[in-house]
Amino acid sequence: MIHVSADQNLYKIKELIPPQTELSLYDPSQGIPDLSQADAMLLRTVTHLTEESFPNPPATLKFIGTGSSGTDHLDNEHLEGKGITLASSNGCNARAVAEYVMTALLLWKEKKQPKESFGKIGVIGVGKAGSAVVDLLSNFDIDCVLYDPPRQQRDPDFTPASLQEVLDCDILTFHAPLSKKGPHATYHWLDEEKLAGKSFKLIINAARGGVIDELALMKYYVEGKIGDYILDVWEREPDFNTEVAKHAFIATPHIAGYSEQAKVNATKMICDQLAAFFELGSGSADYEIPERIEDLAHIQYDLTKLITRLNPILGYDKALRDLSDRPDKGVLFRNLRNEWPLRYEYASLKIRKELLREFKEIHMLGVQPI
Ligand SMILES: O=C(O)[C@H](O)[C@H](O)COP(=O)(O)O
Repeated sequence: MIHVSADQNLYKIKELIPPQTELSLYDPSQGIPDLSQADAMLLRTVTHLTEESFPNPPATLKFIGTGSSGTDHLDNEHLEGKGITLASSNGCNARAVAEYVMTALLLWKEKKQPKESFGKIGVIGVGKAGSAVVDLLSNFDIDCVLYDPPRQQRDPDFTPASLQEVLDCDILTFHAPLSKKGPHATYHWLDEEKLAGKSFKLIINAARGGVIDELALMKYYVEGKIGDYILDVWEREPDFNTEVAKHAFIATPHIAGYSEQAKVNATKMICDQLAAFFELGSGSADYEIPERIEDLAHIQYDLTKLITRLNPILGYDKALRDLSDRPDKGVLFRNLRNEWPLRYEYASLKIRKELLREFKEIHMLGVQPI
C-alpha cells in the first residue's frame, strides 16, 4: 500500500485518489505535516517546500505532486537532490485563466470604453495559460502580441515579438511563471524602468505576484500614467497590500484558475502521475462533473449584469475589498479561496439561446445554448 499525505483542500482528492493507496489529509494552514510515514505528498501552492522550510525530507518520501500549474513554491533543485520525483498539473487551469482574463477585459471595456476597440494586447508568457488566453482573444478578433523568450529558445516554430513591440501595446496580460534566478528571471519583470515613458491603458496580472512590482504599478496609476490595473495575484500572499487593491479596477484573491473543471483536472493530473510513478496499474479514479444549466429567464440584462450572473469575479472583488481593514486579512484571503464554491467554465454552461443571440460576447466566451 502506498501512503499518500495530501492537502485537505485538493479538490475531490478523496474521489480521485487511486484505490491502491492509503490517504491521509493535512490542513496546510498548520504548516508542513508529519511525513514520516508518507511515500508521497500531494500539495497546493500554499505549501512552500524549500531548503529552509523543509531541509530534511524523510527518506521514505519519493514523490511530491502539486495540483497547480505554477511550481515556484517548490525548490526543485533541493527536492530532486534528495531523490524526490516532482510532478505538477501544468496546464490544468489554462482555460479557466483565459476566461478570467477575457471576462475582466469585457467588464473593463463596458465601463471604460464601450465604443472603442481593445487595441493591441501584449501576452507575456505564452505557455499553456498564455496560449489559452491568445485562443480566446482571437475569438474576439483582438490583435495579440506574443512575448516569451524562454519559449523562443526551446520552440523553433514560435516567433515572438520584440520587447519593444510588447511594451508598445495598449494592454498587457501576464502569464509567465515567477522565477528569481537564471537568464529568464521574471521577478519584477514589469518595474519602474519598463513603465517609464509608457501609457498602458490596462495591465492584468493573473500569473504570480512578484512578476510585476506592484508598488511601481500603483505609483504609475496614481500619477495617471497607467489607465487601470487588474490583479488576481499579490506579492505577499495570502496577505495583500490594501492600497494596491484599493486602486485596482478588479482585485481578486488568486482565483483566476479556480473553476470546477480546472480543479478536477489538477487533482486528476497529479493522481495519474502518482499512479504511474508507483506503477499502480490504473490512474485516478473516475469522476464526472455534472452538467450545469443556468435558468436566466426573468431579468433585464446588460452585458455586465449577465457576466456577473455567470461568473463570480465581481463577487470575489467585493469580498476582497471588504477584508481590507481586517488585521487577519491574510487568513481571510485564504478562507475566501478555500470556501467559495468553484465557478463553472463558460464552455460547460448552458443558457437560453435568446440571451446568447442578444449577447454575442457570452457565446464567444464559450457558453452553449439550451
Ligand atoms: O498555479 C496554479 O495552478 C494556480 O495559481 C492555481 O490557482 C493555484 O491554486 P492553489 O494551489 O493555490 O489552490
